[in-house]
Formats: sequence, C-alpha cells, structure tokens
Amino acid sequence: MTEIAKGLEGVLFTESKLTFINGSEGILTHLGIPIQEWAENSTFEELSLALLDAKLPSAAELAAFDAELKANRAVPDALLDVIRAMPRGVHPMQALRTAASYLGLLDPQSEDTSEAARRAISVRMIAQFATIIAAINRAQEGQDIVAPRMDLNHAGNFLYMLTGKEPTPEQSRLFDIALVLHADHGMNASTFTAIATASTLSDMYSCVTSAIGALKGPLHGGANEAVMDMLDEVGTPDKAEAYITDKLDHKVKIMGVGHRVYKYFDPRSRVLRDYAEHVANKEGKSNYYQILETIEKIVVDRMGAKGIYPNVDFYSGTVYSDLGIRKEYFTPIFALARISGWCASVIEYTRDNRLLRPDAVYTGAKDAHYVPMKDRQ
Ligand SMILES: CC(=O)SCCNC(=O)CCNC(=O)[C@H](O)C(C)(C)COP(=O)(O)OP(=O)(O)OC[C@H]1O[C@@H](n2cnc3c(N)ncnc32)[C@H](O)[C@@H]1OP(=O)(O)O
Ligand SMILES: O=C([O-])CC(=O)C(=O)O
Repeated sequence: MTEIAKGLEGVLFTESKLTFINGSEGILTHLGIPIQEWAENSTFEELSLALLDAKLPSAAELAAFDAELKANRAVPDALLDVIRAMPRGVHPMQALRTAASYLGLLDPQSEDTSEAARRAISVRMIAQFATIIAAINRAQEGQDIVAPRMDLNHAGNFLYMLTGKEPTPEQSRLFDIALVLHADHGMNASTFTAIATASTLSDMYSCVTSAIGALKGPLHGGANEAVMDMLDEVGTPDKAEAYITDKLDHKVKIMGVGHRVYKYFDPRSRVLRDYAEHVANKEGKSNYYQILETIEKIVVDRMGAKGIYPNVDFYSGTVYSDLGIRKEYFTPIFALARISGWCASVIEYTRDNRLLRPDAVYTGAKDAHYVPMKDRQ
C-alpha cells in the first residue's frame, strides 16, 4: 500500500535557518531566539530584517533598514485610485489580494527575479502593505486616505493611517508586539504557497498574491476573524460554557484552537493572552476576554489530551479590538506581519531552487476510451 502524506503532514521538503518549532513543548524560535524574547525586546522592523538576512542586524544595519522602509511608505497614486474604486463591502482580504497584484503592475522591477531584486521588492512590500491596508480601510469607510508619517515607527504609523489618530506609545508597542508574533512561522500554508509559486521562478508579487489567498481561509489566518464571529455569537460570558460544551458535544470545530504542529499551547497565544489580560485588568474585563477565558478552560480540559490548545488566532482579535480595529481587518493585519516571513522564505528557498511538484495516487478510471456525446447516458 502506498503511504499518502495527507495534508503533507510531517513532509520535509527543504531546509531553513529562519524558524524552529517544537510542537509538543510549545516552543517557537527565530534564528534560535525564543519568540518571547523577540516579543519583549525587539520590533517588527528588526525581526523583518533579521529574517531577510538570517542574522541579527547591527545598530547601523537596522537604522539603514528603518530609513529604507520609511522612504518606501508611500504607494503610487494609481494604486490609491484603484483602492478608492473598489466596490464597497468587499472583504479587505479580497481588496489586499487585488492591491498586491496591482502594485506589481506598477513596479518596473516586478519581473526581475534576481535575489537583489527580490530583496528590494520585499522591503518595498513590507513598507507598503501598511499603507495599502490602512488605505483600504479608509476607502471602504468612505473616509479620506491618510498619508504615512515619517516620525512614527511601522506599527504606530499603521495605526495612525488606519484611524487618522496618533496612537499612544502603549498602543503602538502592543501592536508592534502583535506584528512580531505573527511575522514568521515556518512552512505554514501561506508561506508554503508563496514558496510553491516561487519555485516556478515566478516573480515576488505573484508569490505574495498567492500567499494572501492562502492566508485568507478560516483554517489559517482567517481564523482570527472567525474567533471574533464566535465571540459575537456567544454574546455574553454567562453563555460561553453552554455554547462551547454544545459545540464540542456535536464535534463542531472551534475556531482559534488546534494546530497542525502545536499539540500544546502555541507560545504566541500565551504572550497575546497576557497582553489581553493586562488590558482587561486595566480597563475592565471586556466580554470578549471573559468568554475566551471560559472557552480556553473548557477546550483544554476536554481536548488537551488530544493536543487541542489555543493557537495564535485565539487571543489576537481581542487585542486588536481593544485597539478599536474592526474584525474584518484582523486577517489583513496578519498579512501585514507575515509579509516579512513570506519574502524571507521565498528568498531563502530560491537560492537553491527546485520546482515543487508533489504527486497523487491515481484512483480514477484506467484504459477508458473517448465516448461520442450521442452515445453517452
Ligand atoms: C495561524 C494559523 O493558521 S493557526 C490555525 C488557525 N486555524 C484555526 O484556528 C481553525 C480551527 N482549527 C482547525 O481547523 C485545526 O485544528 C487545524 C486545521 C488548524 C489543524 O488541524 P489538523 O492538523 O488537520 O488536525 P486534525 O484535523 O487531524 O485534528 C485532530 C483531532 O482534533 C480535532 N480538532 C482539531 N481542531 C479542532 C478544533 N478547532 N475544534 C475541535 N476539534 C478539533 C479533530 O476533529 C480531530 O478529532 P478526531 O481525531 O476525533 O477526528
Ligand atoms: O504554522 C501554521 O501552520 C500556522 C500558523 O500558526 C502560522 O502560520 O502562524
């Protein structure tokens, strides 16, 4: 019997120096450094550069990278016109997918697949995703698009462009940590998709556009919005226990829990829970946080033995919603962070490229012959 690795589970197809995950112990490192240390000490800018170069940058390298990101924040007016012309009410992930693809049309370097071009395009896309996602939000809300500011960091500038208001230092820092937590995660479905596209020697914009499509689904990045849908469905904390017990009794999937690799707590979910709790204690526990506490306890009690624990998408939405961000923007924010991991992984993979082309066990008909239409049943 031929063994099929359904879902490519456990299949090793490449080497990488960027991210290590130990799923049974809930360990995640980038360049060997635990995610908790990145969250506590670093910034999205620094982690992005560290991933692109596969090394910790010096102060001078980081300052140069920061200046390069800032210099690339503005997006072409032609793209802003496209964003303004998008139909109202589309999901921002649809809008982001189209905008990323359109950005490629406007970039004279887009078809250059040399490593130097891939890197230059990556830096531009990392910078410009913030401007694009914020512009989509403003245009969809019928508001004026807010131009980037050069005196704010990546996280603070994004919140500023999204809301039109300068965030507090605490809000900026919290959002920066969320970006750090989401920047990379090994061979997840969207990074794998980006690499599969890259493996045909396609261009960076095609890699990223296909990755956006993969991230959008509710089994992957889309789960953070689906968690918020669930919280809205539960309504109030007193209903959480009955709601989740009923779902588990009926074997209905709970969003934001379970993971292909983690069979224990996703370490990112612990960091996000601590921040969600911090905000909850400071500003009074929101319904959302209280519902999640109850769901986590019941899921871990009942499903922990099966390896079902909260993943990164479980608490991220409460953090974003405490920052006043609408749930449709949770997955675009995931893309805002993961763009760094996608780009770094594509650059790393294409250095020693091999076309990705798995196979399927054929179970269809054999030795058949074409039947003329008139003779078919
Ligand atoms: C950023 C990210 O992408 S993190 C993941 C985000 N996605 C979600 O939160 C969506 C909800 N979670 C899931 O759908 C899954 O856990 C996945 C797709 C992420 C991983 O699933 P898989 O690796 O395929 O796990 P698999 O389906 O084999 O699950 C093993 C068992 O746990 C159960 N299970 C897995 N996830 C869940 C869940 N979310 N709720 C309830 N039960 C679950 C399965 O039904 C299965 O039970 P069984 O053995 O009785 O059939
Ligand atoms: O690694 C995965 O399969 C999903 C995930 O947690 C991520 O992409 O952050």
